[in-house]
Amino acid sequence: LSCCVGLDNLPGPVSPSWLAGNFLQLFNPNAWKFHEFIAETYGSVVRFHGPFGANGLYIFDPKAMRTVLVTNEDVFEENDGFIASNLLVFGNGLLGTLGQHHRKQRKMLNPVFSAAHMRDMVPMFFEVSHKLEHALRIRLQSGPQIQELIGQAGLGYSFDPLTSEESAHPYTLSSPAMMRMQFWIMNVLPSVSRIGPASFRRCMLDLLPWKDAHHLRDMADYMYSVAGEIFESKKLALEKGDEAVAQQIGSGKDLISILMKENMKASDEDRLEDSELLAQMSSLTFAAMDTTSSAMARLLHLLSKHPKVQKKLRQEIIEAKRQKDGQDFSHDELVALPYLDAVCRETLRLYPPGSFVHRIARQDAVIPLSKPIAGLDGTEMHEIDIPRGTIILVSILNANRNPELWGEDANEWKPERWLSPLPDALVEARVPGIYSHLMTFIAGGRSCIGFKFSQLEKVVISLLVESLKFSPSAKDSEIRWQFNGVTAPIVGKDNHPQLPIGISLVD
Ligand code: HEM
Repeated sequence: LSCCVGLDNLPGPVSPSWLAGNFLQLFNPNAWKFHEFIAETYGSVVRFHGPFGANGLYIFDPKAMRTVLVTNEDVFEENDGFIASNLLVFGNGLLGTLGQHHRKQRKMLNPVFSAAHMRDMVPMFFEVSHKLEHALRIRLQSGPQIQELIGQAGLGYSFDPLTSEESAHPYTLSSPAMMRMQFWIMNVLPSVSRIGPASFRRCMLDLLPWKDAHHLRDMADYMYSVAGEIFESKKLALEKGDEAVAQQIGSGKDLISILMKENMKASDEDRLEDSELLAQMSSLTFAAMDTTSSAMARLLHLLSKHPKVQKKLRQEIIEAKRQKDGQDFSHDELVALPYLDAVCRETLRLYPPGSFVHRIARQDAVIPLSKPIAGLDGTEMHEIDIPRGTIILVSILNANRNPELWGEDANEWKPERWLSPLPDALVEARVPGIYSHLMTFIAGGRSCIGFKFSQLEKVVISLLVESLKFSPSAKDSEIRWQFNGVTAPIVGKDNHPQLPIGISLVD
């Protein structure tokens, strides 16, 4: 009984319906205002209502986040491992292995993302980015359609379509359909995924007239088939030897080739099955693609609206490049550019691509708080008792925008804040995030493995800003950033991500 009293005594929004609780308010493409409302009205530890009368706890208190994501992470598990694991339900199953054998897979994956490998990848990033910049230059000479290109480049499957007329592939994590699926993914699919064999579930799914689920199924199928093709070609190249690997895209320095090589060297006990490697490819694509695209698109959009920041950034890049006689930067030179770093950090702070993560309490638990809060009955609460089954939402968005830690200007985009010491309150709060006091890549054993990889966006940004100027397009007022699983820009009523931006050549 005492467990439930703690949660019930917490302030929070009323439930509009028993069936959905606050879920439809929390998860919809325009949920920004509701999340802002929660933080402003109730603070950093809030009770909300889940579907079917379930209990929900909404947090961005640093100590509470640390308990859930780091110190007691085994108690507060993801529903079924990484979100992709829920795709198990759809029968091709492979995406789920990260969830099922998480520790073993992380052990194998961690070295793949080492600083040394990230360094090695920089020339490949430059090669692709030069292609992009070149394609943009060519298209700039042929009229206004250029404004659509960044959207495709930033949000598409690969930069290569820029050189042809092919458009971005249609399946994305950042779609409103995926947002709607959150409801089912969190509450219903984990149980459904245990019914019968995968082939049976697949058959049932095909028969169900359910558009969103079919969208998700098609996305899983598409990724599975692409991953399969790449996997087979890499396997063949590895079997043939070094020369064949060198001929591959990325010359064997890409994540998957590294993973496959590491795996060959691993002990029997640690080695992953082929099916698990294939699963990693889908999981990595799934986790990396829309997040990084969203971050880069947001950054370019912000630069188009802040010409002074853009100019200062360009000056920094041009000056540093001059000192290198125009040669591409090395990894270390690139990450040492202070203003570029400040612009990237500030964008990832104020506009994290993912606004939240969710967990489920596997058992009754106690969550300590950084500072006491007033319960509904007036008592001072230093910790919250929560019952097993409580859904926990960690608000990345509100953690990164907390004015008590970041100061009164927390809601403003100010890259300059990173050039002076950060507020004492922030440093003392010990926000558990793995990167720069931010929750953008979360914390603990399930924190983003690709966060250093995502920093390589600097390669693309530095090249583009050096030679192209960005300005708001005529359609700028129609751009809306959807909340979604991963934030994405749309124009008007078209839900397909796109971001029109004006581009011209630097004088
Ligand atoms: C700006 C870009 C990125 C952001 C903001 C981001 C953010 C996140 C977040 C918040 C999570 C935790 C998800 C959860 O627990 O529900 C996560 C997990 C993950 N991310 Fe990223 N990510 C980014 C880029 C990448 C890249 C580039 C890769 C790979 C190349 C990647 C691979 C992963 C993987 C594999 C996981 C699951 C980790 C696990 O469960 O052990 N991410 N990411």
